[in-house]
Amino acid sequence: MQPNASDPFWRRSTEASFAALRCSAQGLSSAEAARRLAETGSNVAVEPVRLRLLAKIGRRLIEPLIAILIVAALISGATGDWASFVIILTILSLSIALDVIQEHRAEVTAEALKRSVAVRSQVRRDGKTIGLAVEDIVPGDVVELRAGDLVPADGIVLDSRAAHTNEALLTGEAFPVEKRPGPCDAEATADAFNALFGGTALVSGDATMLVVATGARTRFGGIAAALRSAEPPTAFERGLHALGVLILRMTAFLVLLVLLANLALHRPVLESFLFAVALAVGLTPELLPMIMTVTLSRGAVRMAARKVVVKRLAAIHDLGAMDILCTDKTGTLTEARIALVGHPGCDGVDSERVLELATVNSRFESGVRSALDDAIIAHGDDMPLTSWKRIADVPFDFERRRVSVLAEKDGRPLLIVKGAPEEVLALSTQVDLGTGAPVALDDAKRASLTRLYDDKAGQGLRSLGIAWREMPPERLRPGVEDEANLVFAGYCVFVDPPKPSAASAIARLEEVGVRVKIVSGDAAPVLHHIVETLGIPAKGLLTGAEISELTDTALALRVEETDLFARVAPDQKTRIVRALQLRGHTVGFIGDGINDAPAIKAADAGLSVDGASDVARAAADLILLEHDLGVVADGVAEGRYTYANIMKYVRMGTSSNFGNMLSMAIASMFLPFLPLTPIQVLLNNLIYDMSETGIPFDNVDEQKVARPHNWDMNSVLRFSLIMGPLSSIFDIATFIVLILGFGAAAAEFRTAWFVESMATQILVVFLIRTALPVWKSRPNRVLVIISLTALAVANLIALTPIGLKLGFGAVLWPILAIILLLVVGYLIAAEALKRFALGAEQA
Ligand SMILES: Nc1ncnc2c1ncn2[C@@H]1O[C@H](COP(=O)(O)OP(=O)(O)OP(=O)(O)O)[C@@H](O)[C@H]1O
Ligand SMILES: [Mg+2]
Repeated sequence: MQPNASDPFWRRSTEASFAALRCSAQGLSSAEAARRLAETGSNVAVEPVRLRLLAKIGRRLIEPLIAILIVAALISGATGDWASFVIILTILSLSIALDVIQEHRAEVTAEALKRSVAVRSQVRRDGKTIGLAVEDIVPGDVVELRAGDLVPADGIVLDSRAAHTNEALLTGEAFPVEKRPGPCDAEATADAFNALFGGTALVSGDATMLVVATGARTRFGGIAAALRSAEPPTAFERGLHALGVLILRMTAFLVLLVLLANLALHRPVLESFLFAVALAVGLTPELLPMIMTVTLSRGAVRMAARKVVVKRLAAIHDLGAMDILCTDKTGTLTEARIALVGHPGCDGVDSERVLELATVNSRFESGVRSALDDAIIAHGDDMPLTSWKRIADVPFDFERRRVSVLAEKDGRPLLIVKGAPEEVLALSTQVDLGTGAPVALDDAKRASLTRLYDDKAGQGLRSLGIAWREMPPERLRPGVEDEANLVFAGYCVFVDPPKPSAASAIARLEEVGVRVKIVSGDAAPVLHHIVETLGIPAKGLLTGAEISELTDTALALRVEETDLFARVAPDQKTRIVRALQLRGHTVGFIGDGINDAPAIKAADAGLSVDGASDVARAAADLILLEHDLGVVADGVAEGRYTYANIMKYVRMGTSSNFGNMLSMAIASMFLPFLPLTPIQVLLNNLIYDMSETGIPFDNVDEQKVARPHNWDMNSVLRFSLIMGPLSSIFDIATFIVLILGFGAAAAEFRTAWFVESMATQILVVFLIRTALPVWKSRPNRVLVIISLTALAVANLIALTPIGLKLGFGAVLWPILAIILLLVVGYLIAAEALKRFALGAEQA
């Protein structure tokens, strides 16, 4: 039923489209919609890349190292060593299952959270308009769109009022294009004024659309999906990747060395090979993605409990790393309970005429109706407007900051302009003193009108200027150029009380190293008043007009010491974010309007709120379920908590684990036999991995959440280069004691070595998890239980008859006593050295 993606569906008449889709303007019945959904599939451009569990396991099985091990196990089996065959496969399945299932569960959780804030559309079903998840939209659906909504699929316009979409994402056309019903015989998509394309955004007006194509069959489905996934990796992701590559190189080097050495020493080829591969499995950072996902999704669950829903997992880290938060004003710093408290004419006395003009403007405008309009309409509720007839309008936009409505009363067409007061005043040349006959606006009157509005702003009241002009009756389609030579009528004055909780939230943020900057489309005096009322320590001011004079470099020099940005246009919000990033800051941006979306997208941590426009929510990485800066502060703490736990893994992996594998490589070159059998190496690795699964649950020291963190590769390297060899020293000491002191034979040596290696690897987590002296920081119970259980399992396998099948043997008591001393010695040395190894990072 669906056209293919190159079908110029907009060239058909509306009737033909209805006929082809077997539907009407009343929409579909839910039964029919369900049938179509089953037939066409859900309305997503690309199926999410989340693989099914089995596919994931399959993918792991064909990873080179695992595949080699499986082949090698098969060879062991073929040569009659069935025990090795079974054991290797069991250990491999256990570790793959541990890895894949944990990751899968984490992803499912994160996905469910994300879905809870997904975009919904207003769709006509069974004759009613209902909110519907975008995925469930089918061809033939009739969708109602308002300014700020995302277009959910491809379709044609059935009806529209000043609807403009932004197709920049898809066509590169930066300016909003008007959309109205056809017919249209355009060839190119860019000229199809009656077509709406999925993935674009309605930036003004409203429209009703008939859905023609959904999902991957939409015109830009492919492009949009590609763009969505092309999120550049964060500094942290890049850092982890670089670390992975480094470990991979070291592994390759170590493994080759071991293999060559063993072959040169004429050890059994298959066993040497298996040993080398097992070492490589133990060392490769392939577990890191799983650990990241598990820790981050656990972070996401914790954040959801504190009313922050994470859409992009990596943003958790960005939120914790954020050192500057840019915020809008309405709703974040104010209550967003806007009320009209006055409508003074030019003499300062409330005038019915001003209220009437404002009400006509607000009622008849077709664009984004803001909270200011709602306040005007609510106030002028009982005002009869029956004598007014709407002709047309010039919709609101955030660059002009005004809206004009052309309406007629008693046969006299008037263009009524409402907007930012200083700008409407600047466009006025006359003034309406209520006498009906406008008089010239001289400097003295201009000054007194400015004073009137400044006065209100000084009391924290917002104003809009109202002005009008007569229009020639033949001019039915007014434009921006008509907004000149106006007659100034007066002001509408609004109150939007400051939110007292914002002050304490900002103080909390500043305390943990996040500087708050206010970026608003509103006027400077209003911002100043709010800042003073709330007692927010804000310095410096830049206005949109000043910013437009600055180059990006010059702006970057100014943003640092400026905390207030007034009268900024949407693209300037983005420029401010970029300028701060240029200065090396990790920037967060919180906003709820269409005008905030580009800046939210540009920010490292883009934040929006649950009730915000689709466009803002779609651009955001994190959605606050409550419009409150306190929630952001909670989120920051969670972000840092999560990061701190990921870093524990990273340090464990790069230091103790690396050190142990290094010692095994060294030992294998000097011993007459392999220090551990390949199976024992795999087992060692499996138990170690299991011991670490408690880390996401661990407590984090207060000092770790007190400052923004910063990924620093050098500090990670420094840590591993000190702590890794330290663990090797104790391993080698064990080695010497066993060989020279006791002349241990293979089985005894391996058992003792296994026990020592497991104990050092597992227990050191209690030291590495904190920069404080170990007794000053309490680990979480879950971590303690999991780690100690893993250690007990390791000892149980190695030291009881269970281990006989795995090549373990009896160990003399004195050897165990010495190992205990060595482990204790290692832990004391590690504790003593760790602060030095952490370097600047502990500060
Ligand atoms: N409905 C409207 N009619 C006329 N002018 C408006 C309307 N809405 C907003 N304006 C003007 O545009 C300016 C910018 O809009 P707005 O204050 O919503 O921007 P913003 O950046 O979203 O601000 P905030 O930081 O408060 O969210 C307003 O200060 C006002 O002067
Ligand atoms: Mg806003």
